[in-house]
Amino acid sequence: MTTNPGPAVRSTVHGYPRIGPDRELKRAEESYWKGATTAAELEKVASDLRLDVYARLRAAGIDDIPSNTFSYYDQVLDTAVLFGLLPARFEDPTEAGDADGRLRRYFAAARGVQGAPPLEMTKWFDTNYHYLVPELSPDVRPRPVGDKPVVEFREALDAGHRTRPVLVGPLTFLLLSKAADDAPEGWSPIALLDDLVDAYASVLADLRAAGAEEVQLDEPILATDEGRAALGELERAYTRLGGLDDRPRILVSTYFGSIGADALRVLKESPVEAVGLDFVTDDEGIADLTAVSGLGSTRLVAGVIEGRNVWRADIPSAVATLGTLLALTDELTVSTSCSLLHVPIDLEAETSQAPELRAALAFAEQKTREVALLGRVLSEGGEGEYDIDATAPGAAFVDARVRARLEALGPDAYERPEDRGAPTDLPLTTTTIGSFPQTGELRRARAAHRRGELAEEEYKAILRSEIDRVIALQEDIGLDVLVHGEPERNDMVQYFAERLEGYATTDHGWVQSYGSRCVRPPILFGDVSRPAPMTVEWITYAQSRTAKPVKGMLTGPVTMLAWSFVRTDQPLGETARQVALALRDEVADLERAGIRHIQVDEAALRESLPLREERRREYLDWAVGSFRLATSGVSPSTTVHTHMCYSEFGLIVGGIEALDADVTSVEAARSRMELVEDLGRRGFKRGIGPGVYDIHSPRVPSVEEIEASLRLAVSHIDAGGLWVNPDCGLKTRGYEEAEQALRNMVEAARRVRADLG
Ligand code: MET
Ligand SMILES: [Zn+2]
Repeated sequence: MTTNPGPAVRSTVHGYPRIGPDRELKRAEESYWKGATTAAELEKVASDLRLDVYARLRAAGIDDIPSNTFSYYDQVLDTAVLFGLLPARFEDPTEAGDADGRLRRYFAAARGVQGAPPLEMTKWFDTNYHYLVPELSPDVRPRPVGDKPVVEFREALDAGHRTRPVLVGPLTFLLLSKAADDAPEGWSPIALLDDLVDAYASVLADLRAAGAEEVQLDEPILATDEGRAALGELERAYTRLGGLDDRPRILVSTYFGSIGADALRVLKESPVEAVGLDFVTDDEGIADLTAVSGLGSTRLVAGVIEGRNVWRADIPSAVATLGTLLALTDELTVSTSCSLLHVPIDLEAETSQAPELRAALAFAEQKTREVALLGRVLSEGGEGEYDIDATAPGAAFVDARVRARLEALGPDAYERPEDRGAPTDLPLTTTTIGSFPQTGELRRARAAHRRGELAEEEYKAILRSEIDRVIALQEDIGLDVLVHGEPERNDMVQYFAERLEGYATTDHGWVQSYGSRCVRPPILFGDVSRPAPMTVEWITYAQSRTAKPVKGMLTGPVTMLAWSFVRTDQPLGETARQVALALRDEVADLERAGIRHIQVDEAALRESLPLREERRREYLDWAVGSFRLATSGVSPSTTVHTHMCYSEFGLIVGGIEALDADVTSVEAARSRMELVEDLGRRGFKRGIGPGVYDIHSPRVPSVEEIEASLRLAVSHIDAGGLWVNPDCGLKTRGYEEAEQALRNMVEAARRVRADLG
């Protein structure tokens, strides 16, 4: 096989979904975790999926195919493993060094095992994908111990594809890592850069020896302020890697926004052969290129097809952009704006969308065809085979009534009175975040109901008995503020999307969220309104079963947008206000039905924060405004809760305070309560519930462990405003572990309360 001299303009993608068209990887992994299948069986499924992706890309007409975009869990974890950077707590001396032993250790780092909590998990930039945060310290020595990129390269080569292996770049890897607990104060992982770059050099040599002609090093960190500021490190890393004799060509790929002229100049002047830029997320890419007088002989990989939203491309406008770019570089490759990891695989699998909507959509498969088409159009001219008139929906989905209502709102629609009394008279009030475990029986009932095989009344009876059980369990455990458990919801966004006008859902549009967990983000395509109450029936039923307060449970506007594919024909803030208005009606109905605690989850507030500071104010303005529009209609005595599943509060603490919720529950367990110290220092004035244990892990925390977290919390935060809760909903857990963990949590709260006198 030799490299095709090929057309002047080539086509590629940064990456492709790895879970399989039917979530094959999820099923194979979960069965392996249960012990039902062997490592070899799991590896076979993975290998088939990889080969299927190469074949799909080839069939779509993509010239340059990436590899090593597959992962059993996460590409950052893969990179840590590749360079021998897993913490020692995952080392099991009894474990064999064979495939099974290696996989077990890998999954232990991802998911935790008794005695060894997993790596922290956090959002990958501003997406809904989660990566595992490597823990590094000055005494670790990055060395090339793994062979995954080489093995996957060879596997592809054997199948006839000379691929471009993709690795997380050294700068991004280190800036996304954190200092281990035992690292000296003030030390940061970037100090390992030179050693790590040496380890990359050795992997590049191995890839070259295996026959790789080009590698892709992903440096999305350059789209953030932190990455943009690391110019010296960028220069050092790529001067060193580019200067190696024994290496494939290097493509440094950036995405999730422009990188600025300074970083671009460093890359242009470094000895790397190609640079990937995103021309979709913002419109600064061309100005950056112009500022450095073009890339000259450095190949430009131009991300002009949106990689993380589902709208069909505007082909004529992409052609125009590429035309401009042709003048700014000698060699051009057309690509997606980022990996296609963030979109569903194939629109063809969908059957239920209205034709006008469907005509506006493109999933991964369709996007690869758009990229290939652009490559052909630029190389050969003509765009005949493509319906170039199809673009994102616009005027057809306008609802004048919604617009008029929003227009008529005054400033008082966003305000609650400052003085509204304490939500409860208890210190350390115990509660949960909303969802309870979802049994197989419940999932089957929901699926049968969805297929029309289970009658409405029977289905409702099942939900009511589930609520009975969850309420009884919470009373038995001794929790203070109860929840109905969300048995009617498959997903906290999808449930509402299905009940709101302006939203469509998909049947197979799965996207990886973390590990084997996938979600089906709905599609927000038009003006949003609420035809009927969405949750009142279930919350009031739950409240009728107990004398304790039950929290109503809604998903907030920012999260409704963040976990959906959202229209791009109007500002996000406008779309968020429409969602907020619909939620405000729901909040009013809940309150009217006697519900005294209402939680509006804004799990995505932090992850939606623009990567660059200069764009954050505008975002926080509409994010805060829409939350307040949704919640400020209630009486002063109703307690408004919100929940966020992350703990890097620093950047948005002002925003969170501005939401003006009475109680905010946040994740803290996995980041070891760093947050409480932070909040203590700031003097957060309303209620706060720092999660006391990690629900992402099957591990049951002991009473002592939770007690220690709570004692730490009360040493920083006034106990009256402190709430006790897990760090997120329980729906991904089983009853056995959830129940035990909650019992331990309530016992820990009792012990600490007793000492408060
Ligand atoms: N109320 C939701 C739940 O408990 C909040 C989840 S945040 C991802 O599942
Ligand atoms: Zn959460």
